[in-house]
Amino acid sequence: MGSESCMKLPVIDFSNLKQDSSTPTWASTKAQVRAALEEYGCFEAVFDQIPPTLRQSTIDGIKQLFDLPLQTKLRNRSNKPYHGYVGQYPMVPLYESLGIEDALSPGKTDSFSNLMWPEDGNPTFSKSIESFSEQLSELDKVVRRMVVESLGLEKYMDEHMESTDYLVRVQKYDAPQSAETKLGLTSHTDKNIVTILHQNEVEGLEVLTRDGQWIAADPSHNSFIVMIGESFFAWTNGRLHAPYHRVMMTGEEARYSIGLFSIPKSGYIIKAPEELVEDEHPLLFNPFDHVEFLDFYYSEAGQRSPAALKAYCGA
Ligand SMILES: O=C(O)CCC(=O)C(=O)O
Ligand SMILES: [Fe+2]
Repeated sequence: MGSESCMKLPVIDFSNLKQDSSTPTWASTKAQVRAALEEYGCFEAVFDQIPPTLRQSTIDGIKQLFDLPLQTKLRNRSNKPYHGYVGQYPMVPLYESLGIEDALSPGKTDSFSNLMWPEDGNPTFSKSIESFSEQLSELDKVVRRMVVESLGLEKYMDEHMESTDYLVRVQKYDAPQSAETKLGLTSHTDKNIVTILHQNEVEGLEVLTRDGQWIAADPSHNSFIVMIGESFFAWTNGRLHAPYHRVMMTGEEARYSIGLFSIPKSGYIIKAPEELVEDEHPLLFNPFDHVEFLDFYYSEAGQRSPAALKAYCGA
C-alpha cells in the first residue's frame, strides 16, 4: 500500500437536485453515484441544504462534549460494540469517540445531552445535532434510492429504506503536536449501509483505492464524504465497493468529525436480492443479521480475520 497520492475522490453535486426521479438531473446524478460507488465506494457530495451556521454549531457542540471529564463521557454505554464511548486505546492514542444510537428517534439527542450535562442538559447541543443529522439523513436517503433504482430493484425500495436506523458518532483526534504524521484511526471498512462524514477544518481522512493508493478526502465548506459499508456491499452482492479508510494526523490542531451511519436494524436479515445473483455474480454472503455480525467482528476471532464478513457468513 503506497503513501498518500494526489488523486482526488469523485465530486458529485446534489445542491440543485429535486426529489423527482423523472428529471434528467436525477438520472445523471444517479449515474455518477453508481459509478463512484462501484469504483471508489466513496465520493465527496456537494450538499448545501445544511446552513453554514448549523455546520459550525454542530462542530462547536462536539468540542464542548469532548471537553467533558472522562468519567462523564464513560456514561455513554451501549449493548452493541462500538456504539458507546471508545477511547484510551494504546494502538490509537489520539482517538476518542462517542455514539448516539437511533439518533433520529424523538428524544434521543435530548436524553444523550441530559446524560452528558446532568445539571440542565445542553439544549443547544441537542438541537444542533438533531437538526444536522435530520437534514443530512436526506442525503443518505437520496444516495440509497439512487443505488436501488440504478440496480432496477425498485420493488425492494420500501423494505430497504425501512430496514435501517441511524447511529450518530462523533470523533476527536488529538493533534500529534509534531511535524511527523501519526495514525489517528486504524485502516478499516465500515460495517453498516452508508456513512456520511463532516469534519472541522482539520483534514486527515484517507480512502484506499482498489489499486492500493491512499486518497486524501478533503471536503470543502459545503460538502460531505459519503461512503459505503460492508452491509450495503453484501446487499448489492458485491456490486458496490466498501473501501478501507483511515485517519492520519499531523500538526498542532485537533480534528473533530461527525458521522451519520445508516445501520440495519437488529433482527433484520440482510439478504442480496435474487435478481443480483447470477452465473457471473455468484452469491457472496449467506443472509445475516448485522448486529450478530458485529458481535463476531469485535470478538477475538473476528479481529484476527482479514475478511471478517466472509469468515462469518461467506457463501
Ligand atoms: O473521522 C473520520 O472522518 C472517520 C471516522 C470513521 O471512519 C469511522 O468512525 O468509522
Ligand atoms: Fe469508518
